[in-house]
Amino acid sequence: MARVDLDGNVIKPMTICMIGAGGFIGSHLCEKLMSETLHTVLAVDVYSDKIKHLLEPDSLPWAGRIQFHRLNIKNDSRLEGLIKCSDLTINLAAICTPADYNTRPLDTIYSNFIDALPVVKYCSENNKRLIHFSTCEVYGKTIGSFLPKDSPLRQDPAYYILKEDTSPCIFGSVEKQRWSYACAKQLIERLIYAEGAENGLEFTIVRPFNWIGPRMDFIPGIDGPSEGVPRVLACFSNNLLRREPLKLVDGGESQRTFIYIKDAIEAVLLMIENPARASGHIFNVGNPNNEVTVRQLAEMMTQVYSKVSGEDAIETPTIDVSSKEFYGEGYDDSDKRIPDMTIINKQLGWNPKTSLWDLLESTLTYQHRTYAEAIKQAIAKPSAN
Ligand SMILES: NC(=O)c1ccc[n+]([C@@H]2O[C@H](COP(=O)([O-])OP(=O)(O)OC[C@H]3O[C@@H](n4cnc5c(N)ncnc54)[C@H](O)[C@@H]3O)[C@@H](O)[C@H]2O)c1
Ligand SMILES: O=c1ccn([C@@H]2O[C@H](COP(=O)(O)OP(=O)(O)O[C@H]3OC[C@@H](O)[C@H](O)[C@H]3O)[C@@H](O)[C@H]2O)c(=O)[nH]1
Repeated sequence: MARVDLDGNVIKPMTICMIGAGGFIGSHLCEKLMSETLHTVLAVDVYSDKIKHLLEPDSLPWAGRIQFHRLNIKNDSRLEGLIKCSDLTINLAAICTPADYNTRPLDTIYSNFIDALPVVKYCSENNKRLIHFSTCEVYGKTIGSFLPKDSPLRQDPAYYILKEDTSPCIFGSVEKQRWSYACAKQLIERLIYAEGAENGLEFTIVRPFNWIGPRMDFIPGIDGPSEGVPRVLACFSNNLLRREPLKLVDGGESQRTFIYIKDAIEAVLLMIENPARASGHIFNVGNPNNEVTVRQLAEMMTQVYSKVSGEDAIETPTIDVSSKEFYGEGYDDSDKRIPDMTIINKQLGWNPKTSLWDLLESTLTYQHRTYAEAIKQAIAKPSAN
């Protein structure tokens, strides 16, 4: 049966130039597009490991609908040609791990702003639609975080719910280089919005709120550098796999809402296939029902990992560490991140489904299956690493 959009129109197969297709989100989006649609993907990245299973062998049912183009968008003249021969460009490419924001602020700003500029320009000049990946970090801190600790207003959603069209973007001082990423993402959002207003660029901006699941980042010393610091899901997975305490930065008091990658990808597919409803909008994509402190996340991951691995938790499952020790000078944090869902609900009728427990259960089952044996071997033969 032909696929139809939310308004009942038949969806025509399109060609999508997906930049950053080899990353965590890109790999899930490619998987979805290959298994459920007839769209073609020109997958652009410097790495292809996370989509290897979609590229080979030639007998795959979608062979011919996905092509990998190994290129760095910083300096490759082939980019414009790929955008020109596509109907839609999706830009996911970015440095997006907090450990980099204060330690490699120049790379972070270049990656999130300067390197995204030609993509916006080529889309605008060639009248091509753009879906650009921004971040929930553009909201920075909540208004409530500036109220006295005992103020009852802190319980009032007006002081913490993050809304695309009304919430301000509140960052720390310039010395707090943590905000280099958020600031670069905010400026590229403003540029895209301005291209829409002045030159008619057809755009959608996505603000992901902590999407997590299989293939996120890397496990240090196994499929990434031993000294690397990935995002929290991979940090805690690594600790659990190695039977080390999970490190709680500054007491683990910050709050996050986590969403299962597969729920979030459903929202992106709706944006891809419903341009009339998605264009000109900025969308929060998160799960407001899955809020925890980082400490609660650590406790839940410890319980879930025991269940899926069959191993008892270690005696001291968590330890406290200062942000200066963990991330270095210039780190700062978002206190709380709950997305308002009104706009995406109204435009695309989308809602997240998966509870935090369930998404951790499937993700940690994957982590255990994928890495437990390799970790055992690495621990047995430390010199080989
Ligand atoms: N995962 C989340 O929860 C989350 C949250 C907020 C925002 N985002 C945004 O979503 C996007 C994708 O995030 P992700 O989690 O998949 O990250 P990721 O690091 O797994 O993926 C990014 C991909 O972009 C590629 N890339 C980076 N620079 C490139 C360049 N110059 N040329 C070619 N390829 C390049 C990387 O190799 C990588 O494969 C990013 O823009 C990120 O800021 C993600
Ligand atoms: O081992 C760890 C790792 C992280 N943390 C804490 O866990 C929280 C979440 O950390 P993450 O690494 O997932 O990153 P953040 O949620 O702060 O930022 C992310 O948000 C959205 C995206 O744009 C990016 O992917 C990233 O900036 C932070 O408070 C961090 O300090 C720990 O307590 N221990």
